[in-house]
Amino acid sequence: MSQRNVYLSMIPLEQAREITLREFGSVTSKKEEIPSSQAVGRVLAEAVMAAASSPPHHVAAMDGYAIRAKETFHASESHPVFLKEMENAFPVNTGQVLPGDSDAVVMIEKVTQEEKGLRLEAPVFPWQHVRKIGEDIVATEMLFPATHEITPYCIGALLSGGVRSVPVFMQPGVLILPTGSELVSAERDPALLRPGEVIESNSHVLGRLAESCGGRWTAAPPIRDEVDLLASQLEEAALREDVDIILTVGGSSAGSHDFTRTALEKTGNVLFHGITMMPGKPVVLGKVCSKPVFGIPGYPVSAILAFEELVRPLIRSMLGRPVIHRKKCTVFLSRAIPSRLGLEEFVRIRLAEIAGRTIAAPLPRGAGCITSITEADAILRIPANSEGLATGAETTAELLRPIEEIHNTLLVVGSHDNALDLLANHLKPMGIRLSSAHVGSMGGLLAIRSQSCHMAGSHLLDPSDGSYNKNAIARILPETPVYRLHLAVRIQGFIVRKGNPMNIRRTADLLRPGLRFINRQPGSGTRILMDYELQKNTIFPGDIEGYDNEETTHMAVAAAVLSGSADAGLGIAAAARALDLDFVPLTPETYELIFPAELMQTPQIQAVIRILSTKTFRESLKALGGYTIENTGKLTGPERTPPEKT
Ligand SMILES: Nc1nc2c(c(=O)[nH]1)N[C@H]1C(S)=C(S)[C@@H](COP(=O)(O)OP(=O)(O)OC[C@H]3O[C@@H](n4cnc5c(N)ncnc54)[C@H](O)[C@@H]3O)O[C@H]1N2
Ligand code: MOO
Repeated sequence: MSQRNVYLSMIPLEQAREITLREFGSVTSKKEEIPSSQAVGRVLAEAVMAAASSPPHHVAAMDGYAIRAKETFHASESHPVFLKEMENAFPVNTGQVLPGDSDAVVMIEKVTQEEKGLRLEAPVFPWQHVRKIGEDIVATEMLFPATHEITPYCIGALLSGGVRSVPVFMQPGVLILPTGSELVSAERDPALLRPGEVIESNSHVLGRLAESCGGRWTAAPPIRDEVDLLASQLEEAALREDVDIILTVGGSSAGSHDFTRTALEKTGNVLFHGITMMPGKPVVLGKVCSKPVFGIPGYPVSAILAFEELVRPLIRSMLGRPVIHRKKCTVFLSRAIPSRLGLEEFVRIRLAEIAGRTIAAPLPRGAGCITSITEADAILRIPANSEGLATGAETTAELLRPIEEIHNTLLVVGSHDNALDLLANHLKPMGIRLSSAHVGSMGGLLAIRSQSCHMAGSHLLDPSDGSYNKNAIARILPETPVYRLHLAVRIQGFIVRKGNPMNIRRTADLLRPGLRFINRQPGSGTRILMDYELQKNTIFPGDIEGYDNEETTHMAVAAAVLSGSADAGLGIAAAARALDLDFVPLTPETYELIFPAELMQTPQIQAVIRILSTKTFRESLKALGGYTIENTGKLTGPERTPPEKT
């Protein structure tokens, strides 16, 4: 049996950071001299003094004439002074060196050319419109101290101050060693992946992150899961002059093929293995030939957070720079977030400004989902000693985007439809970001009730009268006047295997012996539609095999059919198409966007209303296939008027 690791003993993140910085965080002694013009983002290793003054001479600050101020002191409208060009008034342009003993510039508009000379009706003060030598920079003065980070603005000061090259710290060299026999280069055509193969993406993410905090990086090709192979690569890497930090990626946890810790024990020593944070729990830190080796977990979000919490502070510390904390904001939770005691959790959240409050909706927590961080607007840290946060709780989030972007977000919660992606694509150029959470139609209406979204995507059929959404709204939102904005009529049908091998044509076919159905969760519009179909066809649900097996999205239903665990499920054509399955159209249904009347004037909702009425949007929606667009953009309601604001 292969030997498995267990974490040595998990330590808190604070302690892990402390060990990291204490062991490896001293400011680097490696320096180099580089051209000032190339120094953006680099950190000065020494203070830089100006080599020249700027301006280097007294120069004209305006276009006009350089003069001696004292010759104009008695000038007035009634007793103008006349100056002679090239005798005591010399034409100058902005930036030109003042000639002779002139000590002021009179603007061209202030003089008139007359036979007697240049007429001046007001005195000019000494040094008026003159930029004196060293006004901006005086040679020998300090331009920037050591550890200053050079910005594009700084380049201007360096070059004007006569500093053509600067001493900077060498960028800490980060070597990334992805590990895992399943990994294949990101250059590989994804269509040619064999089952079990995984595209190696983490090294690219970590490399760019290293760059963003002042490091330099290279990545080796993926290393097979063999402990000796990893150990020899670690040893070799640690001896390289250009490598200051090593990141192994994957293989840090307890699997039979997770060799990072063993390889570290063979080649150096382990400082810690396991942090009470999630994602990021299995991080290992070791030392090989006095260099830090991080065993970064393979899950993409764990890898990113491990980098942000440990590697970024280390690189900055090596460059003598302080850690920068994310901006914070106060948020209110749209739903409860339970959390495990003993682990500091990093929950990714969406944010939106709804009725004057910033609402936070948690994203899926799986550390394997990169989209849980690309979709995230902020991160909530739930401390290790907390069991979580309750619905409505007020707390502090760390922003991953500028607050302006969050103010311009439209949060749509409810049932998913591909038309929402199309809408998102039309909203983006208008500066509005559509953020959508897929929790089913009922979930969307409940989100409106709790004021935790702008709009709900909903297709709730009332079998008693064939209407959509209206009755569910009356039931769920009796106190909230809402508008219904018609998005489209779409076709629901059976998602079946390619070629429809079981020849499913209508609802009654689901009764065939041996046919396994996959259902949707109660409360979803599709489940209601399914039950309606059964009722219409007088079919008893218990007679359908698999009726009690539920999935929560169209895609999950399609995936069940693809995997062979089910033969048919009700869903939309797009999900069947995404997995190259067949689709048997069954019945049209109305999909609407519901929003509270009090949000009617918000710019995001106004933009949606406008877009839905455009020909371009409607035509692209039609082109998606499976949609009828006759009523797209039609606004209904509210059935009740909003209560007067007091
Ligand atoms: N029995 C236990 N299993 C696991 C534990 C545990 O405590 N006990 N910890 C879990 C946690 S938490 C994490 S996080 C993961 C990560 O562990 P590893 O560092 O060993 O990662 P792998 O198993 O090698 O990979 C996980 C996942 O990520 C993919 N991967 C790996 N490298 C890359 C890469 N460079 N680019 C893209 N994707 C990558 C890999 O294929 C796997 O799918 O372990 C849990 N397990
Ligand atoms: O704690 Mo592991 O790093 O997901 O998710």
